[in-house]
Amino acid sequence: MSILKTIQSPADLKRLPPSKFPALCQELREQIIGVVSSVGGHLASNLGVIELTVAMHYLLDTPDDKIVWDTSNQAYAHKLLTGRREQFHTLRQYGGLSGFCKREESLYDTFNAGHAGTGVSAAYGMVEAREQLGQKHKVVCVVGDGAMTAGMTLEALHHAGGLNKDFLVILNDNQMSISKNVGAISSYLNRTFTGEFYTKMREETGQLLSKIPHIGQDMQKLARRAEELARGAILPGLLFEELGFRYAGPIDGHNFEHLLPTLENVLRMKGPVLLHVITKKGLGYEPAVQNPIWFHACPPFVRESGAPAKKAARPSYTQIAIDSLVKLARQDSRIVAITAAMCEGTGLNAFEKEFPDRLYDVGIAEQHAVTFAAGLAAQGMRPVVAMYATFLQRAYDQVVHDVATQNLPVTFCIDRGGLVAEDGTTHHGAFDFAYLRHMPNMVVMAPKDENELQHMLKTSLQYDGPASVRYPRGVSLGVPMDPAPAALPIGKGELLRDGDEVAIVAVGVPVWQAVKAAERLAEEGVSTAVINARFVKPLDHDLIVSTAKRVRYVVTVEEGCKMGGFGSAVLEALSEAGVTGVKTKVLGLPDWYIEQGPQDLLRERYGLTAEGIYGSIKELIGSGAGQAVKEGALSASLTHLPHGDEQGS
Ligand SMILES: Cc1ncc(C[n+]2csc(CCOP(=O)(O)OP(=O)(O)O)c2C)c(N)n1
Ligand SMILES: CC(=O)[C@@H](O)[C@H](O)COP(=O)(O)O
Ligand SMILES: [Mg+2]
Repeated sequence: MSILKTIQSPADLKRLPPSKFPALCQELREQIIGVVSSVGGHLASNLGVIELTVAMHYLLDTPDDKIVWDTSNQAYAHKLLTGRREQFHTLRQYGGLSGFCKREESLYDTFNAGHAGTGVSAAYGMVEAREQLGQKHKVVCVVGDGAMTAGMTLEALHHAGGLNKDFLVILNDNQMSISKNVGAISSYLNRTFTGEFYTKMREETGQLLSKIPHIGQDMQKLARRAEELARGAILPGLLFEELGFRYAGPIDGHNFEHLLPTLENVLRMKGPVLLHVITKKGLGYEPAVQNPIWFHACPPFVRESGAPAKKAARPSYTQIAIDSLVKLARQDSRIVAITAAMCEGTGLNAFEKEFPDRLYDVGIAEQHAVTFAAGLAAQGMRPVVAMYATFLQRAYDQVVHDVATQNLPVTFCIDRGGLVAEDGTTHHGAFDFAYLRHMPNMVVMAPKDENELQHMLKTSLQYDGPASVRYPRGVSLGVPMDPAPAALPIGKGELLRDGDEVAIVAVGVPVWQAVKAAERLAEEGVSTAVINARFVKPLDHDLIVSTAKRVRYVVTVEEGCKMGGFGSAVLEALSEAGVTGVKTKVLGLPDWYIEQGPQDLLRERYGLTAEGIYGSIKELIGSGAGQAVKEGALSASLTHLPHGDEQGS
């Protein structure tokens, strides 16, 4: 008899005797492994917090009590215990459950996330709201050891620790970010007692002492200091205690005999408390224990072996970008690379392999990453910041204030530009063209294919100022590659085909879709030009304006938000040049947050496929314009999408 099936909400969990929890956890693991093996997802982090999730929902009164999951990629067991078991198979699918917490999805999801390091701030906002509103519930934030090093988390601890309100932060320490956690705080956390005697003694003494309010806490702190002196070591708790948090732990996050009494105890404590829980990523699925990095955010896999269900047909854009970077770095020792805890995702592990001393993983610290790069550039280095478009949002001011205003030669390799698929709203790279193109000095490029990508990297590294190259998630097109990267003329687009009725001005991955749409239109007698803009900034005014003057319709295409993006830039150029008498249309992402779903499906939905572009142009010119435009299905070649759903990850 399944225990999980009897749990419709945490109220059912509370009726279970704790002796059944290990069996329940086993079922939760089975369910999570089964679904993630078929749809992909954040397996390793989720398998590591199952016991903690059960213990929290058992002891708290959710949804009145609030649990905030930092990043929230580890909330699958939480979803399964809070009434979403039957929809769980739809995880990360179009129209299905989100892979992250979503307030729209459940009352138990108290705060939306996807980016790391927001949890403690949000939860502390809830603490203060509770105080302002005279409410009584508990607020608990679960934050990983990786996210603990994010600037926002430290800012939030600094704030909360000074105000002494009841607040529990649970540090879920699995010693891993996506890769091995890095930096001084991570080393500090790892300096725990290793001797069993001391560990046990500290836990038991700590639990006993902490039952005595106030006096107990001070004695506990004193006892810790005495221990520290005796052993010449620094305890992980002291950092938090100095910040105003009472520290408990570290405890074994997979052992209910530790978890339940300690959690119960810390939930009774007054003021800000930090409970340090040690867990193991991937626990319960050996391939994930062995390779937690691959299983952090994995595509579908074969359950028995843990091997990927599908092999990528071609290298990803990410791989091509970093291969090109490696080639360029061989010729220029000033080139160094920076990642904010995304060494694998950005492909920089390949760079690290060849240049271990020229790779900086700064942890989840995008803002620092960018200003750090600016510092390097100010002293004559050629830093490359490789970052997902969505995460660079966090460092907007650093790009403006520290890089662009000083015109420093920092290259931004902006990965995951455009639609990213299953991670959805929080992760689509929708805004980067818009948030970069208005910065004076900034060069903004997006290649139409992987060959152009290598040339853009070279262009960027040769340019004596800030420049970005933006490319999508997923496999490349398989176009022939030139033997070596070569710099492109800055601000020059290319006319891929000429025409005198319609001009499609596209940038990035939709360019080849635009060409296919144009071919179809031309077959039907609508003479259609296609410009590959290459540069969102500086825009090739001459080419765009002169072409626009020859046609009746100008259509722009980009995989980014329409508002303030590339299309807006083209319209500004036409306006500045006084071009009148052309009808225009901007194709791109609308003014709402884009949902999760396969890239192809989303591209179709937002009209960014060849068929979508063709359809929009037909609509624009109307049935009367271009005599030979006919209704009808598109040819097979038109519907073939160069971007399959194969992911290079
Ligand atoms: C601002 C930001 N940068 C990078 C990421 C990518 N990312 C997602 S989870 C993760 C690691 C988080 O590590 P940790 O907080 O320890 O959680 P764990 O997965 O180990 O439970 C990273 C770097 C992100 N989501 N947000
Ligand atoms: C939660 C998070 O931010 C990352 O784990 C992200 O989901 C990884 O995305 P990719 O699979 O595109 O590397
Ligand atoms: Mg971790």
